[in-house]
Amino acid sequence: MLFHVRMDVSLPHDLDPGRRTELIAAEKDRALELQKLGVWPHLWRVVGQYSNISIFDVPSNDELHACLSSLPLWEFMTVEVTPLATHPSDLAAQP
Ligand SMILES: O=C(O)CC1=CCC(=O)O1
Repeated sequence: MLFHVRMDVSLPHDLDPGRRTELIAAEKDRALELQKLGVWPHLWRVVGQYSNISIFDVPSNDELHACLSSLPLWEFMTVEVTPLATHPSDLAAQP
């Protein structure tokens, strides 16, 4: 199942700079791990915002939730999920 996911990150202004650096490094490690597993095939920065647009490819809603909530920045994110279905006019979906 494919999901379009938007993550808006909001780190507290008074967050310890060392903790901030650790969190961002841990987030990158986890993101790379999920990409290598094939469940996070697209990750794009939203220009001018501390946000990303991602595509996740996972077997279920529960699996998506497990991926998202495993992210170190999870508690600092607002996440919007849109489940995707095949469009009948998609060239790739033509018989
Ligand atoms: O910077 C972001 O958009 C949050 C994030 C998701 C994966 C990652 O490495 O950073």
